[in-house]
Amino acid sequence: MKEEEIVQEQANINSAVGDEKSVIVDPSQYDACSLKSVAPDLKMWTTLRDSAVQLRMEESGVASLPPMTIHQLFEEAVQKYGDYVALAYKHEDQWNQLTYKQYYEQCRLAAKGFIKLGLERYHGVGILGFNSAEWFIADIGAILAGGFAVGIYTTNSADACHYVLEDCEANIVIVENHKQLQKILQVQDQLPHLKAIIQYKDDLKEKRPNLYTWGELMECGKGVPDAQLDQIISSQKPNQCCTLIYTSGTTGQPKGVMLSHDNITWTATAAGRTVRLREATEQQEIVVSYLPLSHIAAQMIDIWLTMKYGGTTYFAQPDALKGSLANTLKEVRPTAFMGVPRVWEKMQEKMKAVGAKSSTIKRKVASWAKGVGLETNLKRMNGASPQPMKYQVAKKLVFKKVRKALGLDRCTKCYTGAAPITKDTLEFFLSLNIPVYELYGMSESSGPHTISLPDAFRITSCGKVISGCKTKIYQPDGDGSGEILFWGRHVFMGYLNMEEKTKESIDEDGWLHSGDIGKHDDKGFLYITGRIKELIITAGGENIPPVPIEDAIKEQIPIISNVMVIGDKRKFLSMLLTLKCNVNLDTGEPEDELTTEAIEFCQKIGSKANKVSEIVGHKDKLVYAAIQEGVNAVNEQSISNAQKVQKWAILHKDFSIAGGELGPTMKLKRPVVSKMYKDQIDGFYMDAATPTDIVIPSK
Ligand SMILES: Nc1ncnc2c1ncn2[C@@H]1O[C@H](COP(=O)(O)OP(=O)(O)OP(=O)(O)O)[C@@H](O)[C@H]1O
Repeated sequence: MKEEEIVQEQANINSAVGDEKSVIVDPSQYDACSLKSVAPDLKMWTTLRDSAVQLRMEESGVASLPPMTIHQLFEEAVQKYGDYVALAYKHEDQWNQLTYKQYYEQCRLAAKGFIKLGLERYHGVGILGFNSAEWFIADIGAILAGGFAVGIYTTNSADACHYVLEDCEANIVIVENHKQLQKILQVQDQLPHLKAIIQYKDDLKEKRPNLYTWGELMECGKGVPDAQLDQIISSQKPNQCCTLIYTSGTTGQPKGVMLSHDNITWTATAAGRTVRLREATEQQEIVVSYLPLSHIAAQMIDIWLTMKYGGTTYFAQPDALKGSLANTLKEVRPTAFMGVPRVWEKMQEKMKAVGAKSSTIKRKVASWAKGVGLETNLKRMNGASPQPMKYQVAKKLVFKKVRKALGLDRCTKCYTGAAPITKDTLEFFLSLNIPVYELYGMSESSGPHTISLPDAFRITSCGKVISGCKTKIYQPDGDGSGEILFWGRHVFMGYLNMEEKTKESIDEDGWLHSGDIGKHDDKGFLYITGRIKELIITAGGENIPPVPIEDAIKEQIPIISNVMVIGDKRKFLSMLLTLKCNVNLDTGEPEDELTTEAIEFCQKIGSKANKVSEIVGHKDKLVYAAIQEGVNAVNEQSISNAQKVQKWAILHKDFSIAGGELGPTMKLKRPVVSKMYKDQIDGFYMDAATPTDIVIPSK
């Protein structure tokens, strides 16, 4: 490693993390944690399902905390918060609740049910469905029973489900309903390890061998003695795998990220300490579970952080992202809320649309208040604590009402993460006195690696490294930018059965290579500037990260919904653009109608367009000219000619999860888009010798 590489470590937050040297502690020292039997020559990674790894423990500080299993974490939660409400779910319009004690008992019963149905050690329990108490109970039950909890994206096709279930050698699959069941039935014959399918919602439409209801699973569990389960639980070690997170495949085939008990229990503790979560006995945190649980961010927040600190998780309705989330938030009034960037963007679009319909006077007041809010909060961000009179007035007239309307009136922790968010969205919420704090991490880091805090954040930075972990900027350029490497007990065990990929990801010294490019500012805030996996290397050899260009385009041209810059091995940059349009709430498919914001944009430039189809293919010269103007403005800011976008096309349809262009956390699947729009892209480069600003019409 180069000498000038920069290592960034979180200043001591809770204890003497300080400048401790990293030491790989022989796990055999941790008698208390039943690691004694673990061989001392363990590596820091493995690809084998039944193997264990060395933990990256330190001599002091958060990284020195004794490792614990999931069961130990849960037992501790039951002792501390036994009668507190752990889970709340709606049934026939009424909220039902489970205390920590009840939750624990249900997990044990599910675990025994899995054992009875034939779950073998280190085999998967696939869970395919929307967030619910059963999802959590199945996840934890699988772990207690010695298997792996394996969340599957609800948007997966039957083939994609098959890929995951085969890879983890699943013995059991839990499905939400008849629709999800059909996917499994289609591939059941090709899953030799599969022994049982359990449907947790709705009545079974037909009886089949090895198909059970949730009630039947729990009934099965009653027949297994507690001692049998306890024996399995006590044989588990913190440095063994308990969960597989399958990556969503933005860069290729999904990989099974093996997370150990310690990865999860330690990360929940360290992240909670970093954001100064309070235990339920002091003040109970309330969260709403709605993000896909097969993704690590939702699991870490909704299941593990909540368990560690005794919070309550309320379950949103399955149509949360189609609109009902807003009502759930108003009802539940969470104290912490995490949204992927698209969730915040959607909220922003909706608020703008509502604002546009209000009276002139209301709009003027809102606009004034937003100015005050942005100014005050930017000053706060930079360390001042201004509370000018006008801010108090704006708070009373606007900010409080907005928060209440969003159900965020008692939410002190609004977070975004999992993908890049635009400055425009962050500033929009900041101006409404809702700072949205960014966090950054990956499945391979058990979730968070850096976090922003109310007293330590910078707009567009994803914060500072969490307690007990380290960041290294690998091979930084003159600007201090390089690949972001992670160190800490949150670093995953390896990819199941993928040695080459694991070695590409964890280097010989044990650092996790994120594949992201970033740099620190002089205060230690991390900024992500690109992804190596996405880096464009032009035919002329210039390395160009596309994300900053894409963000700049979106910011400059408000009608643009998605951008994909192209140019790898090409002579110049081009891009595909989509317009902001309404989405069919049932199918998630983008529609032809433009959003209110997009229509407003058109009106401002004198266009009468209401639909995408009225614009694409050069039909609306005004919109094309306005976009070209925006592209020119972004090009003027670029640091080299190679970074200028020379050609672009508007696509007839926005990107979506349903369409396959976006992953479940709304990240762009570049290889998919490249394939889908190959003709348009090739068209850009037909006459590549003399790039011009001609625009290729889309389909
Ligand atoms: N705050 C953030 N800002 C920008 N990018 C982020 C942020 N948080 C996460 N990311 C991006 O998400 C990546 C991690 O993605 P994650 O582990 O969730 O995988 P995934 O979405 O399942 O897909 P895949 O691994 O296939 O890309 C990071 O490496 C980074 O590129």
